[in-house]
Amino acid sequence: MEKNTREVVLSILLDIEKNHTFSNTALGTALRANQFMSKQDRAYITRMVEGVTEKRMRLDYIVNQFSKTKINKCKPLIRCVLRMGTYEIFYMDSVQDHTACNLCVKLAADHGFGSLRGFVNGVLRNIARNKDSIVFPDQEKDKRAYYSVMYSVPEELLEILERDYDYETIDRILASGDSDRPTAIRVNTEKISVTAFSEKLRQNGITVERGSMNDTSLLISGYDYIRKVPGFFDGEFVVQDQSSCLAVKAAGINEGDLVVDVCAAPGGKTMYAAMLTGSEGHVISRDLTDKKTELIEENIERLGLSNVTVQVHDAREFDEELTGKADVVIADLPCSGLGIMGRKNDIKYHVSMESVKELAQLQREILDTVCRYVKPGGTLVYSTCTIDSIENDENAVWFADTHDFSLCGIDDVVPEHGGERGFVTLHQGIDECDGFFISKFRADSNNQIGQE
Ligand SMILES: C[S@@+](CC[C@H](N)C(=O)[O-])C[C@H]1O[C@@H](n2cnc3c(N)ncnc32)[C@H](O)[C@@H]1O
Repeated sequence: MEKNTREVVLSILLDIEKNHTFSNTALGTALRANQFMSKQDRAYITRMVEGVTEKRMRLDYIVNQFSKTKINKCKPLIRCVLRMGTYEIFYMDSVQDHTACNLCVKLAADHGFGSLRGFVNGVLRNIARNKDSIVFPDQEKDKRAYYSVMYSVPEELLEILERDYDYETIDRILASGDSDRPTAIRVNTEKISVTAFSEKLRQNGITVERGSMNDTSLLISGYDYIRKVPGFFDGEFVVQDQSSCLAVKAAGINEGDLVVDVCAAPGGKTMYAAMLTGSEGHVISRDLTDKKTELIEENIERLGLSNVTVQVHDAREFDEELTGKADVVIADLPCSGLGIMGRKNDIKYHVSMESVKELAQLQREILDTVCRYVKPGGTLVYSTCTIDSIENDENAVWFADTHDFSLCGIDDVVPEHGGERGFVTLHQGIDECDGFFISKFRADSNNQIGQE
Protein backbone atom coordinates (compact mmCIF):
# COMPACT_ATOMS: atom_id res chain seq x y z
CA MET A 1 0.00 0.00 0.00
CA GLU A 2 1.35 3.46 -0.88
CA LYS A 3 2.18 5.48 2.16
CA ASN A 4 -0.09 8.40 1.37
CA THR A 5 -3.17 6.19 1.04
CA ARG A 6 -4.13 6.80 4.67
CA GLU A 7 -3.57 10.52 4.13
CA VAL A 8 -6.08 10.44 1.29
CA VAL A 9 -8.62 8.63 3.49
CA LEU A 10 -8.11 11.17 6.28
CA SER A 11 -8.50 14.14 3.95
CA ILE A 12 -11.77 12.73 2.55
CA LEU A 13 -13.14 12.02 6.03
CA LEU A 14 -12.20 15.54 7.14
CA ASP A 15 -13.94 17.02 4.11
CA ILE A 16 -17.10 15.09 5.06
CA GLU A 17 -16.77 16.02 8.74
CA LYS A 18 -15.97 19.70 8.39
CA ASN A 19 -17.76 20.70 5.19
CA HIS A 20 -20.65 18.22 5.34
CA THR A 21 -19.72 17.06 1.83
CA PHE A 22 -21.62 13.92 0.81
CA SER A 23 -19.29 10.93 1.07
CA ASN A 24 -19.79 9.77 -2.52
CA THR A 25 -18.94 13.27 -3.80
CA ALA A 26 -15.85 13.57 -1.58
CA LEU A 27 -14.71 10.06 -2.49
CA GLY A 28 -15.35 10.54 -6.22
CA THR A 29 -13.35 13.78 -6.28
CA ALA A 30 -10.42 12.19 -4.43
CA LEU A 31 -10.39 9.07 -6.60
CA ARG A 32 -10.38 11.18 -9.77
CA ALA A 33 -7.45 13.18 -8.36
CA ASN A 34 -5.60 9.91 -7.61
CA GLN A 35 -6.40 8.01 -10.79
CA PHE A 36 -2.93 6.58 -11.08
CA MET A 37 -2.91 4.83 -7.73
CA SER A 38 -3.01 1.05 -7.87
CA LYS A 39 -6.36 -0.76 -7.95
CA GLN A 40 -5.56 -2.11 -4.46
CA ASP A 41 -4.95 1.35 -2.98
CA ARG A 42 -8.11 2.74 -4.57
CA ALA A 43 -10.05 -0.20 -3.14
CA TYR A 44 -8.61 0.47 0.34
CA ILE A 45 -9.56 4.16 0.17
CA THR A 46 -13.09 3.34 -1.00
CA ARG A 47 -13.61 0.66 1.63
CA MET A 48 -12.33 2.88 4.45
CA VAL A 49 -14.34 5.97 3.49
CA GLU A 50 -17.55 4.02 2.85
CA GLY A 51 -17.07 1.85 5.92
CA VAL A 52 -16.25 4.65 8.37
CA THR A 53 -19.16 6.72 7.06
CA GLU A 54 -21.59 3.81 7.15
CA LYS A 55 -20.62 2.73 10.69
CA ARG A 56 -19.88 6.17 12.14
CA MET A 57 -22.35 6.07 15.05
CA ARG A 58 -21.29 2.58 16.06
CA LEU A 59 -17.62 3.51 15.93
CA ASP A 60 -18.30 6.60 18.05
CA TYR A 61 -20.20 4.52 20.59
CA ILE A 62 -17.20 2.20 20.92
CA VAL A 63 -14.66 5.03 21.20
CA ASN A 64 -16.79 6.70 23.89
CA GLN A 65 -16.53 3.57 26.03
CA PHE A 66 -12.74 3.87 26.13
CA SER A 67 -12.08 7.59 25.99
CA LYS A 68 -12.53 10.09 28.81
CA THR A 69 -12.97 12.81 26.20
CA LYS A 70 -16.15 11.99 24.28
CA ILE A 71 -15.56 11.80 20.55
CA ASN A 72 -17.76 14.80 19.74
CA LYS A 73 -15.52 16.91 22.00
CA CYS A 74 -12.35 15.87 20.14
CA LYS A 75 -10.86 17.99 17.36
CA PRO A 76 -12.24 16.89 13.94
CA LEU A 77 -8.87 15.44 12.89
CA ILE A 78 -8.54 13.33 16.03
CA ARG A 79 -12.17 12.25 15.69
CA CYS A 80 -11.49 11.02 12.13
CA VAL A 81 -8.25 9.29 13.12
CA LEU A 82 -9.97 7.45 16.01
CA ARG A 83 -12.78 6.36 13.69
CA MET A 84 -10.27 5.10 11.11
CA GLY A 85 -8.34 3.10 13.72
CA THR A 86 -11.50 1.66 15.29
CA TYR A 87 -12.85 0.71 11.88
CA GLU A 88 -9.62 -1.09 10.99
CA ILE A 89 -9.57 -2.94 14.32
CA PHE A 90 -13.11 -4.24 13.83
CA TYR A 91 -13.57 -4.58 10.10
CA MET A 92 -10.24 -4.80 8.26
CA ASP A 93 -8.70 -8.25 8.65
CA SER A 94 -5.88 -7.24 6.33
CA VAL A 95 -4.54 -4.68 8.87
CA GLN A 96 -3.20 -5.97 12.18
CA ASP A 97 -4.46 -4.16 15.27
CA HIS A 98 -1.05 -2.93 16.42
CA THR A 99 -0.29 -1.65 12.91
CA ALA A 100 -3.60 0.23 12.86
CA CYS A 101 -2.78 1.82 16.24
CA ASN A 102 0.77 2.79 15.24
CA LEU A 103 -0.27 4.28 11.91
CA CYS A 104 -3.06 6.28 13.51
CA VAL A 105 -0.70 7.68 16.14
CA LYS A 106 1.69 8.68 13.34
CA LEU A 107 -1.13 10.23 11.32
CA ALA A 108 -2.18 12.39 14.28
CA ALA A 109 1.45 13.41 14.96
CA ASP A 110 2.09 14.24 11.28
CA HIS A 111 -0.83 16.65 11.42
CA GLY A 112 0.40 18.65 14.39
CA PHE A 113 -1.10 16.57 17.18
CA GLY A 114 2.15 15.08 18.49
CA SER A 115 1.04 15.93 22.02
CA LEU A 116 -1.94 13.56 21.59
CA ARG A 117 0.14 10.51 20.63
CA GLY A 118 -0.43 8.96 24.06
CA PHE A 119 -4.17 9.64 23.95
CA VAL A 120 -4.71 8.15 20.48
CA ASN A 121 -2.47 5.20 21.28
CA GLY A 122 -4.17 4.54 24.65
CA VAL A 123 -7.73 4.66 23.29
CA LEU A 124 -7.04 2.48 20.26
CA ARG A 125 -4.97 -0.12 22.14
CA ASN A 126 -7.67 -0.35 24.78
CA ILE A 127 -10.30 -0.88 22.08
CA ALA A 128 -8.16 -3.54 20.40
CA ARG A 129 -7.64 -5.38 23.72
CA ASN A 130 -11.36 -5.35 24.54
CA LYS A 131 -12.85 -5.74 21.11
CA ASP A 132 -14.63 -9.00 21.96
CA SER A 133 -16.29 -7.65 25.09
CA ILE A 134 -17.90 -4.37 24.02
CA VAL A 135 -21.19 -3.80 25.82
CA PHE A 136 -23.94 -2.77 23.41
CA PRO A 137 -27.46 -1.58 24.37
CA ASP A 138 -29.86 -4.36 25.35
CA GLN A 139 -31.93 -5.45 22.35
CA GLU A 140 -34.98 -6.38 24.42
CA LYS A 141 -34.95 -3.50 26.89
CA ASP A 142 -34.31 -0.70 24.40
CA LYS A 143 -34.83 -1.73 20.79
CA ARG A 144 -34.35 1.75 19.40
CA ALA A 145 -31.01 2.31 21.18
CA TYR A 146 -29.86 -1.17 20.16
CA TYR A 147 -30.67 -0.79 16.45
CA SER A 148 -29.35 2.75 16.44
CA VAL A 149 -25.91 1.62 17.59
CA MET A 150 -25.76 -1.73 15.80
CA TYR A 151 -26.76 -0.31 12.40
CA SER A 152 -25.46 3.17 13.01
CA VAL A 153 -28.74 4.98 12.36
CA PRO A 154 -30.15 7.95 14.26
CA GLU A 155 -33.04 7.10 16.58
CA GLU A 156 -35.23 9.60 14.74
CA LEU A 157 -34.89 7.55 11.57
CA LEU A 158 -35.97 4.44 13.47
CA GLU A 159 -39.00 6.37 14.71
CA ILE A 160 -39.94 7.11 11.10
CA LEU A 161 -39.53 3.45 10.07
CA GLU A 162 -41.46 2.21 13.13
CA ARG A 163 -44.58 3.93 11.79
CA ASP A 164 -44.65 1.44 8.88
CA TYR A 165 -42.59 -1.61 9.84
CA ASP A 166 -42.01 -4.07 12.67
CA TYR A 167 -38.44 -4.60 13.90
CA GLU A 168 -38.03 -7.87 12.01
CA THR A 169 -38.56 -5.98 8.76
CA ILE A 170 -36.47 -2.99 9.88
CA ASP A 171 -33.67 -5.43 10.68
CA ARG A 172 -33.74 -6.87 7.15
CA ILE A 173 -33.84 -3.44 5.57
CA LEU A 174 -30.93 -2.11 7.63
CA ALA A 175 -28.87 -5.29 7.34
CA SER A 176 -28.85 -4.92 3.55
CA GLY A 177 -26.54 -1.93 4.02
CA ASP A 178 -23.85 -4.25 5.35
CA SER A 179 -23.60 -6.44 2.28
CA ASP A 180 -21.58 -5.62 -0.80
CA ARG A 181 -24.43 -5.71 -3.25
CA PRO A 182 -23.62 -6.05 -6.94
CA THR A 183 -24.30 -3.09 -9.23
CA ALA A 184 -27.52 -3.25 -11.24
CA ILE A 185 -27.27 -2.23 -14.89
CA ARG A 186 -29.78 -2.15 -17.73
CA VAL A 187 -28.51 -3.43 -21.05
CA ASN A 188 -29.22 -1.12 -23.98
CA THR A 189 -30.87 -3.77 -26.14
CA GLU A 190 -30.94 -1.35 -29.08
CA LYS A 191 -27.19 -1.99 -29.30
CA ILE A 192 -26.54 -5.47 -27.94
CA SER A 193 -28.54 -8.42 -26.63
CA VAL A 194 -28.56 -9.23 -22.92
CA THR A 195 -26.95 -12.63 -23.64
CA ALA A 196 -24.16 -11.21 -25.83
CA PHE A 197 -23.42 -8.44 -23.34
CA SER A 198 -23.32 -10.86 -20.41
CA GLU A 199 -20.84 -13.00 -22.32
CA LYS A 200 -18.68 -9.98 -23.14
CA LEU A 201 -18.51 -9.02 -19.45
CA ARG A 202 -17.68 -12.56 -18.36
CA GLN A 203 -14.84 -12.71 -20.88
CA ASN A 204 -13.46 -9.60 -19.13
CA GLY A 205 -13.49 -11.30 -15.74
CA ILE A 206 -16.65 -9.55 -14.47
CA THR A 207 -19.17 -11.56 -12.46
CA VAL A 208 -22.63 -11.37 -14.01
CA GLU A 209 -26.09 -12.50 -12.87
CA ARG A 210 -29.45 -11.95 -14.56
CA GLY A 211 -31.81 -9.66 -12.65
CA SER A 212 -34.89 -11.59 -11.55
CA MET A 213 -37.25 -8.58 -11.57
CA ASN A 214 -36.51 -7.06 -14.96
CA ASP A 215 -35.51 -8.97 -18.10
CA THR A 216 -32.95 -6.45 -19.38
CA SER A 217 -31.20 -6.00 -16.02
CA LEU A 218 -27.88 -7.56 -15.00
CA LEU A 219 -26.21 -7.57 -11.59
CA ILE A 220 -22.46 -7.14 -11.95
CA SER A 221 -19.50 -7.25 -9.57
CA GLY A 222 -15.73 -7.70 -9.64
CA TYR A 223 -14.96 -4.68 -11.82
CA ASP A 224 -12.61 -1.80 -10.92
CA TYR A 225 -14.69 1.18 -11.84
CA ILE A 226 -17.76 1.61 -13.93
CA ARG A 227 -16.25 3.66 -16.74
CA LYS A 228 -13.77 0.86 -17.35
CA VAL A 229 -16.51 -1.76 -17.86
CA PRO A 230 -16.51 -2.77 -21.54
CA GLY A 231 -19.28 -1.10 -23.52
CA PHE A 232 -19.58 1.93 -21.23
CA PHE A 233 -18.45 4.51 -23.79
CA ASP A 234 -20.38 2.73 -26.56
CA GLY A 235 -23.59 3.17 -24.57
CA GLU A 236 -24.22 -0.56 -24.30
CA PHE A 237 -25.53 -0.22 -20.75
CA VAL A 238 -26.63 2.22 -18.09
CA VAL A 239 -26.32 1.91 -14.34
CA GLN A 240 -29.96 1.60 -13.29
CA ASP A 241 -31.58 -0.32 -10.51
CA GLN A 242 -34.26 -2.88 -11.35
CA SER A 243 -36.83 -0.89 -9.38
CA SER A 244 -36.20 2.17 -11.54
CA CYS A 245 -36.69 0.07 -14.71
CA LEU A 246 -39.99 -1.22 -13.31
CA ALA A 247 -41.25 2.34 -12.78
CA VAL A 248 -40.70 3.02 -16.50
CA LYS A 249 -42.27 -0.30 -17.49
CA ALA A 250 -45.29 0.48 -15.30
CA ALA A 251 -45.87 3.65 -17.34
CA GLY A 252 -46.83 1.45 -20.33
CA ILE A 253 -45.03 3.69 -22.84
CA ASN A 254 -45.90 3.06 -26.51
CA GLU A 255 -43.96 3.83 -29.68
CA GLY A 256 -44.64 7.39 -30.78
CA ASP A 257 -45.59 8.65 -27.31
CA LEU A 258 -44.70 12.04 -25.90
CA VAL A 259 -43.20 11.51 -22.45
CA VAL A 260 -42.41 14.33 -20.00
CA ASP A 261 -39.89 13.35 -17.32
CA VAL A 262 -40.11 16.24 -14.85
CA CYS A 263 -37.27 15.41 -12.39
CA ALA A 264 -34.98 13.49 -14.66
CA ALA A 265 -31.29 13.77 -13.72
CA PRO A 266 -29.09 11.81 -14.22
CA GLY A 267 -31.50 10.43 -16.80
CA GLY A 268 -32.01 6.75 -16.00
CA LYS A 269 -35.74 6.79 -16.67
CA THR A 270 -35.45 9.26 -19.55
CA MET A 271 -33.08 6.92 -21.40
CA TYR A 272 -35.32 3.90 -20.97
CA ALA A 273 -38.40 5.92 -21.96
CA ALA A 274 -36.62 7.23 -25.07
CA MET A 275 -35.88 3.68 -26.14
CA LEU A 276 -39.53 2.68 -25.69
CA THR A 277 -41.02 5.65 -27.57
CA GLY A 278 -38.71 4.93 -30.53
CA SER A 279 -37.71 7.49 -33.13
CA GLU A 280 -41.35 8.49 -33.75
CA GLY A 281 -41.79 9.46 -30.12
CA HIS A 282 -40.15 12.07 -27.92
CA VAL A 283 -39.04 12.61 -24.34
CA ILE A 284 -38.87 16.03 -22.70
CA SER A 285 -36.39 15.60 -19.88
CA ARG A 286 -36.11 18.25 -17.19
CA ASP A 287 -34.28 19.02 -13.99
CA LEU A 288 -33.64 21.99 -11.75
CA THR A 289 -30.13 23.16 -12.64
CA ASP A 290 -27.59 23.24 -15.48
CA LYS A 291 -25.33 20.95 -13.51
CA LYS A 292 -28.09 18.36 -13.30
CA THR A 293 -29.19 18.61 -16.93
CA GLU A 294 -25.56 18.23 -18.04
CA LEU A 295 -25.63 14.77 -16.47
CA ILE A 296 -28.66 13.87 -18.59
CA GLU A 297 -27.00 15.27 -21.71
CA GLU A 298 -23.83 13.26 -21.11
CA ASN A 299 -25.88 10.11 -20.76
CA ILE A 300 -28.08 10.57 -23.81
CA GLU A 301 -25.02 11.38 -25.89
CA ARG A 302 -23.29 8.23 -24.69
CA LEU A 303 -26.35 6.19 -25.65
CA GLY A 304 -26.72 8.02 -28.97
CA LEU A 305 -30.35 9.02 -28.34
CA SER A 306 -31.73 11.70 -30.67
CA ASN A 307 -35.35 11.83 -29.47
CA VAL A 308 -34.77 13.61 -26.14
CA THR A 309 -35.02 17.35 -25.40
CA VAL A 310 -33.24 18.33 -22.21
CA GLN A 311 -34.40 21.45 -20.38
CA VAL A 312 -33.65 23.25 -17.14
CA HIS A 313 -37.07 23.67 -15.55
CA ASP A 314 -38.39 23.85 -12.02
CA ALA A 315 -41.16 21.25 -11.85
CA ARG A 316 -43.14 23.50 -9.50
CA GLU A 317 -43.52 26.08 -12.28
CA PHE A 318 -46.48 25.37 -14.54
CA ASP A 319 -45.59 25.24 -18.25
CA GLU A 320 -48.75 26.14 -20.09
CA GLU A 321 -47.36 24.93 -23.45
CA LEU A 322 -47.53 21.35 -22.27
CA THR A 323 -51.13 21.42 -21.03
CA GLY A 324 -52.81 18.15 -21.94
CA LYS A 325 -50.02 17.15 -24.35
CA ALA A 326 -48.27 14.22 -22.71
CA ASP A 327 -49.15 10.58 -23.16
CA VAL A 328 -47.03 9.89 -20.10
CA VAL A 329 -45.65 12.06 -17.31
CA ILE A 330 -42.89 10.52 -15.21
CA ALA A 331 -42.71 12.17 -11.78
CA ASP A 332 -39.75 10.49 -10.09
CA LEU A 333 -39.62 13.00 -7.30
CA PRO A 334 -37.06 14.34 -4.83
CA CYS A 335 -37.41 12.33 -1.61
CA SER A 336 -35.65 11.32 1.60
CA GLY A 337 -33.86 8.45 -0.20
CA LEU A 338 -34.39 5.83 2.51
CA GLY A 339 -34.52 3.12 -0.18
CA ILE A 340 -30.91 3.77 -1.14
CA MET A 341 -29.41 4.52 2.27
CA GLY A 342 -27.27 1.37 2.03
CA ARG A 343 -25.64 2.71 -1.13
CA LYS A 344 -25.42 6.38 -0.20
CA ASN A 345 -24.09 6.06 3.28
CA ASP A 346 -24.76 9.48 4.67
CA ILE A 347 -28.44 9.77 3.72
CA LYS A 348 -29.44 8.25 7.04
CA TYR A 349 -27.71 10.98 9.02
CA HIS A 350 -29.68 13.74 7.30
CA VAL A 351 -33.23 12.41 7.62
CA SER A 352 -35.68 13.80 10.17
CA MET A 353 -39.44 13.67 10.56
CA GLU A 354 -39.50 17.34 9.64
CA SER A 355 -37.53 16.80 6.41
CA VAL A 356 -39.73 13.85 5.44
CA LYS A 357 -42.84 15.98 5.87
CA GLU A 358 -41.31 18.84 3.91
CA LEU A 359 -40.39 16.51 1.06
CA ALA A 360 -43.88 15.00 1.04
CA GLN A 361 -45.26 18.53 0.71
CA LEU A 362 -42.83 19.34 -2.13
CA GLN A 363 -43.96 16.16 -3.90
CA ARG A 364 -47.60 17.29 -3.61
CA GLU A 365 -46.74 20.67 -5.06
CA ILE A 366 -44.97 19.08 -8.03
CA LEU A 367 -47.72 16.50 -8.63
CA ASP A 368 -50.34 19.21 -8.51
CA THR A 369 -48.48 21.11 -11.25
CA VAL A 370 -47.26 18.40 -13.60
CA CYS A 371 -50.44 16.34 -13.68
CA ARG A 372 -51.91 19.00 -15.94
CA TYR A 373 -49.52 17.96 -18.72
CA VAL A 374 -51.19 14.54 -19.01
CA LYS A 375 -53.73 14.23 -21.81
CA PRO A 376 -57.14 12.69 -21.01
CA GLY A 377 -56.62 8.92 -20.85
CA GLY A 378 -52.87 9.43 -20.45
CA THR A 379 -50.66 8.16 -17.63
CA LEU A 380 -48.89 9.67 -14.65
CA VAL A 381 -46.27 7.62 -12.81
CA TYR A 382 -45.29 8.97 -9.41
CA SER A 383 -42.25 7.24 -7.90
CA THR A 384 -39.62 7.80 -5.21
CA CYS A 385 -36.57 5.97 -3.92
CA THR A 386 -37.86 5.99 -0.38
CA ILE A 387 -39.90 3.61 1.76
CA ASP A 388 -41.91 5.65 4.28
CA SER A 389 -45.65 6.01 3.80
CA ILE A 390 -45.73 9.76 4.50
CA GLU A 391 -43.96 10.46 1.23
CA ASN A 392 -45.44 7.56 -0.73
CA ASP A 393 -48.77 5.86 0.02
CA GLU A 394 -50.29 8.89 1.73
CA ASN A 395 -49.42 11.12 -1.22
CA ALA A 396 -50.71 8.59 -3.78
CA VAL A 397 -54.05 8.33 -1.98
CA TRP A 398 -54.22 12.12 -1.53
CA PHE A 399 -53.51 12.61 -5.25
CA ALA A 400 -56.19 10.15 -6.40
CA ASP A 401 -58.71 11.69 -4.00
CA THR A 402 -58.14 15.27 -5.04
CA HIS A 403 -57.45 15.12 -8.79
CA ASP A 404 -59.23 13.82 -11.91
CA PHE A 405 -57.07 10.70 -11.98
CA SER A 406 -57.65 7.08 -11.02
CA LEU A 407 -55.11 4.65 -9.61
CA CYS A 408 -54.38 1.79 -12.06
CA GLY A 409 -53.08 -1.66 -11.20
CA ILE A 410 -49.40 -2.40 -11.79
CA ASP A 411 -49.38 -6.04 -10.71
CA ASP A 412 -48.58 -7.07 -14.30
CA VAL A 413 -45.20 -5.32 -13.94
CA VAL A 414 -44.56 -5.84 -10.23
CA PRO A 415 -46.30 -9.12 -9.32
CA GLU A 416 -46.89 -10.29 -5.74
CA HIS A 417 -46.56 -6.86 -4.13
CA GLY A 418 -50.22 -5.84 -3.95
CA GLY A 419 -49.81 -3.78 -7.15
CA GLU A 420 -53.51 -4.18 -8.03
CA ARG A 421 -54.11 -1.19 -5.70
CA GLY A 422 -52.07 0.99 -8.05
CA PHE A 423 -49.02 1.46 -5.85
CA VAL A 424 -46.26 -0.72 -4.40
CA THR A 425 -43.26 -0.28 -2.14
CA LEU A 426 -40.21 -2.45 -2.78
CA HIS A 427 -37.68 -2.97 0.00
CA GLN A 428 -33.92 -3.30 -0.02
CA GLY A 429 -32.87 -6.44 1.86
CA ILE A 430 -36.21 -8.06 1.04
CA ASP A 431 -36.58 -7.54 -2.71
CA GLU A 432 -33.71 -7.88 -5.16
CA CYS A 433 -33.52 -4.12 -5.66
CA ASP A 434 -33.32 -0.75 -3.95
CA GLY A 435 -36.15 0.40 -1.73
CA PHE A 436 -38.54 2.11 -4.11
CA PHE A 437 -42.13 3.28 -4.49
CA ILE A 438 -44.13 3.17 -7.74
CA SER A 439 -47.66 4.41 -8.32
CA LYS A 440 -49.62 4.76 -11.54
CA PHE A 441 -52.62 6.93 -12.41
CA ARG A 442 -54.79 7.26 -15.49
CA ALA A 443 -56.11 10.76 -16.30
CA ASP A 444 -59.89 10.87 -16.45
CA SER A 445 -61.50 12.43 -19.52
CA ASN A 446 -61.95 15.76 -17.71
CA ASN A 447 -58.33 16.11 -16.51
CA GLN A 448 -57.20 19.77 -16.76
CA ILE A 449 -60.77 21.08 -16.95
CA GLY A 450 -61.34 21.15 -13.21
CA GLN A 451 -57.84 22.34 -12.42
CA GLU A 452 -57.38 25.55 -14.38
C1 LIG B 1 -34.89 10.88 -7.68
S1 LIG B 1 -33.94 12.01 -8.54
C2 LIG B 1 -34.39 11.64 -10.20
C3 LIG B 1 -33.75 10.39 -10.76
C4 LIG B 1 -34.04 10.25 -12.24
N1 LIG B 1 -35.46 10.26 -12.49
C5 LIG B 1 -33.45 9.01 -12.83
O1 LIG B 1 -34.14 8.01 -13.01
O2 LIG B 1 -32.25 9.04 -13.14
C6 LIG B 1 -34.83 13.48 -8.28
C7 LIG B 1 -34.35 14.66 -9.10
O3 LIG B 1 -35.25 15.73 -8.85
C8 LIG B 1 -34.55 16.92 -9.06
N2 LIG B 1 -35.35 18.03 -8.50
C9 LIG B 1 -35.49 18.40 -7.21
N3 LIG B 1 -36.34 19.43 -7.11
C10 LIG B 1 -36.76 19.71 -8.37
C11 LIG B 1 -37.63 20.68 -8.93
N4 LIG B 1 -38.27 21.57 -8.15
N5 LIG B 1 -37.81 20.69 -10.26
C12 LIG B 1 -37.17 19.80 -11.05
N6 LIG B 1 -36.32 18.86 -10.58
C13 LIG B 1 -36.12 18.82 -9.26
C14 LIG B 1 -33.22 16.67 -8.40
O4 LIG B 1 -32.26 17.55 -8.93
C15 LIG B 1 -32.98 15.20 -8.77
O5 LIG B 1 -32.15 15.12 -9.90
